[in-house]
Amino acid sequence: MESLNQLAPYLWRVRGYLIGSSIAALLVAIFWSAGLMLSYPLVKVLLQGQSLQAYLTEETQKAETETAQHQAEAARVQHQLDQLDPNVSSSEKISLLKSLDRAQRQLASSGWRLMFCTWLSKQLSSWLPEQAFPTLVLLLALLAIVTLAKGLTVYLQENLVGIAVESTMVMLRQRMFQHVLRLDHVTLSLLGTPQLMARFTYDLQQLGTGLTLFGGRLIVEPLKILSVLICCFLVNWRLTTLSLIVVPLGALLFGRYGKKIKKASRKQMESMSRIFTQLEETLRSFRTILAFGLERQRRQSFHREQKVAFEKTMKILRMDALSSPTTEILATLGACMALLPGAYMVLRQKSEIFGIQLSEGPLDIAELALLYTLMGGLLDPARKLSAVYPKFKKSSAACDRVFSLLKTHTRLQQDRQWVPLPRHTDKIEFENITYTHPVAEDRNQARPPALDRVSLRIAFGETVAIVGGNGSGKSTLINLLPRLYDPDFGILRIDGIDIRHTQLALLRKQIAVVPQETQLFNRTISENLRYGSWDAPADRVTRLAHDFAVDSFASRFPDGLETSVGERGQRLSGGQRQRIALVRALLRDPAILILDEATSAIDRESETQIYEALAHHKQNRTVLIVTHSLTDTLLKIVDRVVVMDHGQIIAHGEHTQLLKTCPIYRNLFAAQREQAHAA
Ligand SMILES: Nc1ncnc2c1ncn2[C@@H]1O[C@H](COP(=O)(O)OP(=O)(O)OP(=O)(O)O)[C@@H](O)[C@H]1O
Repeated sequence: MESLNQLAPYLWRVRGYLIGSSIAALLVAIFWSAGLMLSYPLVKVLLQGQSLQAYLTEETQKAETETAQHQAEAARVQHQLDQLDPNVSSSEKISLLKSLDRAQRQLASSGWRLMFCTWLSKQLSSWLPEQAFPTLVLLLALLAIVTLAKGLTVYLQENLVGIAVESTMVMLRQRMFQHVLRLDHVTLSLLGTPQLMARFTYDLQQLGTGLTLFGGRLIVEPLKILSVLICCFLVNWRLTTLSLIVVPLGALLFGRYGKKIKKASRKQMESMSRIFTQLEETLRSFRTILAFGLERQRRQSFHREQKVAFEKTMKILRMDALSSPTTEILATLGACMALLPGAYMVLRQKSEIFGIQLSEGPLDIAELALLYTLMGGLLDPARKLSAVYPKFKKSSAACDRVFSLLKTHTRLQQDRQWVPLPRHTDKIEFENITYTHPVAEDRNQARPPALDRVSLRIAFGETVAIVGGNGSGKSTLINLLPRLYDPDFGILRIDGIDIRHTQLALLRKQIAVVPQETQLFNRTISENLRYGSWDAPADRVTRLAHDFAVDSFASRFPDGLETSVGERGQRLSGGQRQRIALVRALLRDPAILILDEATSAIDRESETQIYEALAHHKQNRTVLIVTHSLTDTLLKIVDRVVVMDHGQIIAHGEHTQLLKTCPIYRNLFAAQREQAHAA
């Protein structure tokens, strides 16, 4: 139920369809029990060859006789009470009062029956057939009409539920997508792409199945049960009550069983997520797997995960398979509780067993047959209900997973009262910054900080190269600027404004990042260039495409700039992708341009061309270049080099000065030159 509460706002929006489907479900239940109730007159006609008119007349007479008897009984008890000696014991008086009360209740009930029978006879007598066979035909025709009406309402109900569920799914998917777009980089990385994909696909599908069951079976079947139970009570409430003894036992069993299924389903979905992870990893690293001949290993590990998922699914299936027989046994037990004494009373023409009154008068065969039919009619919805119960529990586990994603908060705090951030014109200040990357699996393990008390000031218009060994913290440092994450300690200011105090959108509008792994969209080269700057003037696009030699490689394709780049830009080389990313970044006219090993896939000659082109486009912005490749052309355009080691800035200054004063820089530079010569 808690899971359903979370869905309430979404279901509220489709309430019209839900109300419509509930009304249709009620009609289905009414037609269902009406169809079953028709068996009574059918049995009467078949077994006793009675016409409906004769049956109604007999029922009216019976009601008349009973009313007269109860009236006489009530009058007799009342008279006894009137004549009662005032000194009589209170227990005797109470016993008489109880008898009077019973007689009056019986009188009221038979009076109602008499009224109803008289009214029905008056209404129907003119057109009801008098012979048994035409009566049978009429009853069968009525049965056909009721069945048709039930079929139509079932169709309507399922359609309305379908619309409500699909609309809810669309809203939920949209909400999840919006939410994911608002999450920060770290949270998304910790959740992982396959996990997210599993929530959007498998979990949502399970939830949809559950909702369809809820709107369909879980409303219709209980209503059917209720309406048939009402009929059972009308036929014989005492025998019906006897049969309900099994209900608490069923509730206990299914309560426990539901909890187990929910737990098992949660585990199964986690296992499915791991399968998604394996699949995503394998497809993403396909080339590495082939190159290293890791197919067998991947196959085995995928198989292992499949086996786990299989076992978990089987566990659910086993529990699932138990539900129907359990219900059937319980329902049969309940029916026997009512039918055994009923059959005994019919055979012996009695209305009580062991002194306990179980019927108004001696039970007749048609009444028992009706009770039997109705209880048989209870079995079908009960079986269906028990079959959907496990699926419903499974979807409630899926619902929890979907909403746990929606409850994930972004780690980036946004002040409600943010300050505006004008275009950067002054300086960027990193002040005493410390940051440690969070990792999901070893949260409790102490990890060294990626940045350790880093302070750096960069003036507007400066071009700064950030260098250092692998893992020294270069990328971590520059990722703080567009707030991919916030520092654990310390402050980062742009033009004196703490970037946490301004709006994220305002901040990111000023920054363009060209990462090492270029992300292109499955569109044309031209669209990828303009991505995020759709209104950039055409001549500017052309000039930048020319300066960064995008047009030269595009012209080699028949469609030129209109060539589709394929999924993640697979139809282009790494270097071509990086050129597109550079143009895309510059088209945004950023005040701060960050290149994070943006030319790593580009050959030396082209890299030189790119830095020469960049020299013309770096005016009026601050440029930060993370690199391992200190070429002469790069050194010509940078004003300063920052050297990082083990999360700290160990030196910064001009290249020639650093060569003299910083041994680590000297070693880095020498190693890099050696590498260049070897290449
Ligand atoms: N997403 C992450 N989760 C956990 N740890 C990370 C993550 N990204 C980086 N680190 C760790 O932070 C430290 C600094 O990494 P960073 O990527 O900033 O180094 P780098 O100087 O850019 O390295 P490289 O030159 O190899 O790209 C490393 O020890 C790395 O293991």
